[in-house]
Amino acid sequence: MIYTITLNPSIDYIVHVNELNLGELNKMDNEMMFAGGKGINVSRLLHELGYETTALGFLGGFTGSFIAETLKNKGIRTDFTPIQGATRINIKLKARSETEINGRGPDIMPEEAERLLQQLEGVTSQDIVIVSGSTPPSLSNDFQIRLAERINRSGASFVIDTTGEALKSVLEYRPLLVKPNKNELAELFGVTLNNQDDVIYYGKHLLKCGARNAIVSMAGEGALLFTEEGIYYGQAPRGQVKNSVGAGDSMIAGFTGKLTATPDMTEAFRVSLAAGSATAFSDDLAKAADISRLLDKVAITRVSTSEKGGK
Ligand SMILES: Nc1ncnc2c1ncn2[C@@H]1O[C@H](COP(=O)(O)OP(=O)(O)OP(=O)(O)O)[C@@H](O)[C@H]1O
Ligand SMILES: O=P(O)(O)OC[C@@]1(O)O[C@H](CO)[C@@H](O)[C@@H]1O
Repeated sequence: MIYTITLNPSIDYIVHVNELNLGELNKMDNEMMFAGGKGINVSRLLHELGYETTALGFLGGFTGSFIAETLKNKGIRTDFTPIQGATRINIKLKARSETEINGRGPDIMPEEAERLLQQLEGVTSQDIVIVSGSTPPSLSNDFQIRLAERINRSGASFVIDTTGEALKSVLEYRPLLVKPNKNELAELFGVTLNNQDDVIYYGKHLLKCGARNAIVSMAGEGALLFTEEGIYYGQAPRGQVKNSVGAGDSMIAGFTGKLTATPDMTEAFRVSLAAGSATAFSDDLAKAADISRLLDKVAITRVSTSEKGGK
């Protein structure tokens, strides 16, 4: 079973306006609402690809009910932790460029946080647990560490997709995969990444700090995979971007799902890139058929030693 944990789910409210005029009345051309939050997106895509998944996380209020109902209608297994607060709504504004306004998230009571940790009791060494997204501000800073400890104790593999200090603090727990995008990698180490050599240098650093594998995604420029055995560059297929929200989550789902079927990291990386791009080219998350169509358009090359960055 692949469990996902979304500590801060969201309804993603996608709004299209032809021309955005700040400070004036703007009329929407169309709007869509999706059950979102990074781990939930991962579960949605895993389910689409036919993998067994259960979505966990905090849900509350009418917004939480919308998410629970939507996932139920799609046949996705869930085991959410109910909370008193209301799940946030994140606005994704599509005009000439994409603007995101994400909520901070509801308050989580200490007993609600404990309940979520208890829900991990049934996780076994056969499972993978993916912890994705931001942490609501009311949760103590060490919550991600407590999660990592709990998952490691169960013997399950864990994958984490978060940012900043929360990410830094769990690297020593040897995650199977971390997937910062290029900006998040720069922020993590407090540096500016000027070229691919810089990305490679700091990507390698993720492994030195404890990650077993890392993918650094670079939107339309593709991604780099760092494994103990080598570094690979994957070129993203070209296409018309409709909504890149969830592209990174699709990568994680594609990679992790494929790894349950093959030990070949580069094959998992290929699916990961195809899934990310197929989502970027869709209004919602990608469909399995779109991902399959893109698979042979993903070019993967091994990065030779001389290109591995030498800071
Ligand atoms: N413009 C694009 N063209 C082709 N593929 C894209 C494009 N944008 C994203 N992708 C695909 O999606 C992957 C992840 O994109 P990105 O680096 O934007 O992740 P992210 O910042 O984690 O995304 P998000 O937070 O929106 O889920 C890329 O590696 C690529 O495969
Ligand atoms: O605030 P976080 O948790 O970092 O990101 C939340 C979010 O932007 O991430 C997903 C896309 O990756 C969206 O479904 C959601 O709105």
